Amino acid sequence: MLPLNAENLSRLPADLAVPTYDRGALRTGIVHFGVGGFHRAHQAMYLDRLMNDGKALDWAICGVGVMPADRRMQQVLDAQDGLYTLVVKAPDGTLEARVVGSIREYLFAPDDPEAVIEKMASPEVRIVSLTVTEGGYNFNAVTGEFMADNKDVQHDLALPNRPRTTFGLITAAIERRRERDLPAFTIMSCDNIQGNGDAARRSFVAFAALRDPALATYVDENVRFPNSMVDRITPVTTDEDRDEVRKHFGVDDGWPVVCEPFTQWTLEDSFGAGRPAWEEAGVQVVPDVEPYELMKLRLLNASHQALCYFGYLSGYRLVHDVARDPAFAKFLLTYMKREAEPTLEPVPGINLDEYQHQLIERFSNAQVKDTVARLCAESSDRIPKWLLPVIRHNLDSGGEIKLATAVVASWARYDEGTDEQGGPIDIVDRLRDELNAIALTQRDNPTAFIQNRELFGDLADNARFVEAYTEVLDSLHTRGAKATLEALI
Ligand SMILES: NC(=O)c1ccc[n+]([C@@H]2O[C@H](COP(=O)([O-])OP(=O)(O)OC[C@H]3O[C@@H](n4cnc5c(N)ncnc54)[C@H](O)[C@@H]3O)[C@@H](O)[C@H]2O)c1
Ligand SMILES: O=P(O)(O)OC[C@@H](O)[C@@H](O)[C@H](O)[C@H](O)CO
Repeated sequence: MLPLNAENLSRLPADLAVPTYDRGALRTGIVHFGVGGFHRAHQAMYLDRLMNDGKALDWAICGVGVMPADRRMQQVLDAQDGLYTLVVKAPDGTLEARVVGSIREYLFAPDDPEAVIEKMASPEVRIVSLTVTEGGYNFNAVTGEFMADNKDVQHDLALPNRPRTTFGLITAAIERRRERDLPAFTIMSCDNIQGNGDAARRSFVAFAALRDPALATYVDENVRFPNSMVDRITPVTTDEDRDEVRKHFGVDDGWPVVCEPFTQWTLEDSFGAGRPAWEEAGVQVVPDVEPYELMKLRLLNASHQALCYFGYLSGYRLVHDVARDPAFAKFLLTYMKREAEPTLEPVPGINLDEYQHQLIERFSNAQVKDTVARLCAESSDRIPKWLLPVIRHNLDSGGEIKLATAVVASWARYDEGTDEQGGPIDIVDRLRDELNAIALTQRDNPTAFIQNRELFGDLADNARFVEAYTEVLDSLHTRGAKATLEALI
């Protein structure tokens, strides 16, 4: 068994594509925070495409991890010289794999924040990109306000030279570049947030303002924050995936990435210090990303939410099993057509009807083995950002809200922490304890969950929403998830 590393690249089997470029000649141009599965299936893959064409060799990636759990990524990537296997799985079982070489180095910030700041302050770095999850932007989902009382943010304000957050580290580097008279880098968010660039701008400017109002003005005026829509279903890597890479290719890869064939990246062309020619690797560079973002978040991501709690409570653990259940497929298609689509603007070049049916096909890909548990995690960061805007829009316009509201009720039922057979549910959410305690009171007080104004704003004051919500919650308690879902369609 060959360990994956630079030395062994020339010994790998012919059906495993490897970088054709000289990795020794790469220069770091991008620092990326949050090197997880998605970044490695998407941005790093697009860059690897360019590099294989002999382009963008001065745009290699330096990964950064700020969370304690990222130490494992550092260890794996260090041992593998930044290399990893990307395994693309088609529904018919065909598999295409390649070793990606665009990540050149990796820094674990808790060990040496100074090295991370200095890396970003070096003249060759021109983009700092992010996939730090929806929660990573630290803003209140209802008010949009930056949460200054976050204990790590407070830490970084007190000790600006030893920061531990994305905000503290990046802001320190912006300051250092300004002192050295270097142009500001671009901050490129690739997270699933509507207006992700605008959201990043608000958070970084708000953080800088807590440090120094003049610095906030500098950030606002000098740093570009392009918006983007990013899409490729990338599940969490399992030991089974590692075994498969060993069996198929005779390669020992500590952290391969498995994903679906579909990939899309729509990007606003707003970069202050240059960018790779992404469009030559299949990225759509457009003047206005918003219609694409709204389409993707309200159709794909909100549908993920629509299927995961009902799916889990109905006994499903894999996404394709849920999507292949005709009742669920009908539920999702009806939600998309009647509730989400009316809230969208026309999307240039996209037939929304085809897009919706294609989503059901993508969710049904049994080879990808995406888990319901992945979609059920961190709901309090997702539902307010993707699904509640659809409900609010339809309440204002007189549109339908029945199915989206049912999804909110299914989340509330899920957060009771016990399934329909009495087994425990492992709720993964930064607000788990708080939400579980509230959900446990809702059999007596049916609106308890939606009274949480931090998440729901004033939705609980809307009689139409409350009526639809309490009806479904009651049905979930009395009839169960599957019967409730069937009755809804
Ligand atoms: N997985 C997908 O299918 C997919 C598709 C499109 C977009 N995305 C976007 O990418 C994000 C990451 O997805 P993933 O599958 O790579 O997840 P992942 O768990 O593999 O990686 C997430 C990374 O973000 C880091 N992180 C989490 N919270 C952070 C914080 N507060 N500050 C700094 N870093 C933080 C983690 O430590 C980790 O390195 C998603 O939240 C989403 O916004 C994911
Ligand atoms: O990764 P998250 O937390 O934004 O959301 C979970 C999924 O909906 C998401 O990862 C999708 O798989 C992805 O957005 C597809 O492009």
